[in-house]
Amino acid sequence: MERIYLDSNATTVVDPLVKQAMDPFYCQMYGNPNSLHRFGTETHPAMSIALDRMYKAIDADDEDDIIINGCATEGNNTVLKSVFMDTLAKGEPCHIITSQIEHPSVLKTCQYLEKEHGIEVTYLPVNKDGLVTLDSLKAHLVPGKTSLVSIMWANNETGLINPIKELAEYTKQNGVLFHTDAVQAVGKIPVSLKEVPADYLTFSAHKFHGPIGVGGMYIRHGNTITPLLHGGEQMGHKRAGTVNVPFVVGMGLAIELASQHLDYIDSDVRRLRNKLEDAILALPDTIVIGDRKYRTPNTILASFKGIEGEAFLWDLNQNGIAASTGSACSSEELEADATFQAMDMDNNLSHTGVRFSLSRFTTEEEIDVSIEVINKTVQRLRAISSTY
Ligand SMILES: Cc1ncc(COP(=O)(O)O)c(CNc2co[nH]c2=O)c1O
Repeated sequence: MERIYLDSNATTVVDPLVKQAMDPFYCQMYGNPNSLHRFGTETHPAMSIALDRMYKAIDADDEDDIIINGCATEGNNTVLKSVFMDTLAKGEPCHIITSQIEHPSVLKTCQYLEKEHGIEVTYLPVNKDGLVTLDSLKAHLVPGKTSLVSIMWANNETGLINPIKELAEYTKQNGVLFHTDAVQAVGKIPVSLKEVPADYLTFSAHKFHGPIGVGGMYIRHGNTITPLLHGGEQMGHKRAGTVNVPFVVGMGLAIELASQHLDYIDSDVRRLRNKLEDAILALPDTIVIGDRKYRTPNTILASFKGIEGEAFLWDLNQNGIAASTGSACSSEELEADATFQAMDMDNNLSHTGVRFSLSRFTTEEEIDVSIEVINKTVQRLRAISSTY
């Protein structure tokens, strides 16, 4: 077997059906959707179908907005900076509550607003299971003072799923805006905005077999957003820039196909993940972070005592297996894994994390081969380890 891809939380293979659906919008129907002539207007039916698919996939109401943007990083920045701008315009202080395990696109935006604009940010800790708790939110949310609560639906490194419904409900009961970064949830587990009263939600196509470079920002009706990008009149003045028609078409089909495969992911992908996880746990001095009942069905964050995560990845890569130590966004930084630190893991452990993330395209044979390679790699690296 030439190579095995187990890094789907970083990005996924584009579904061939998605690529096929995108193709006509490069050399046949290539007009600017904002153009009034036929080259532009002929793109509208496919765009409309794509957006309908997105609304259906996240159970959004027709009156709500889904703004197409370049990625979830942009969506997260837009929501956080918009809330800040709104409080600034009203001459009110800004207090954002988020968590210590958010993706850097949330954490670093909050740190920027704190440092450069003096806002107050509360970074909620996680409990021993790695989850944000309602009690923790209750201890810090101040009605009339807190401007926004932003908690990720599922963590990209551990796959741990936060109790978003109860966090959002409590936040709304206290008259505060709620945002969730749902990048690692959409396309993996059911996401319903009729169930969860979030005001804003962000997602990204390349996490569910759509193209890299396009994302969606959901805005519940009645809420405003201050654009991050000003210019043309696209997206109802909420996000300037020519809309990338093939990418929108691709994201629409990808989110529909992902929704159709949720049961498969919950059953077959989960079974393969558990098979790999059980094989990892059969090795001495290895742990997996977070109880699998609280995790997305495709993710394992494992720690192999005595083996640096980067060394493990290098060896796996030499054997054709792609995994990661956490979010690729920070893979070049060799600092201890933030999630391990947030969970008060032993510092030595936090350098030994390796994340395996499967998809609906992962096969049983790939898992069997990966188990063989991992067993050999652990044996080899521990034999030369200075700490094991
Ligand atoms: C929870 C979460 N939020 C936001 C982003 C950023 O999304 P983008 O801007 O559309 O790329 C990612 C990407 N996470 C990862 C990227 O590489 N490894 C990861 O775990 C993510 O996992």
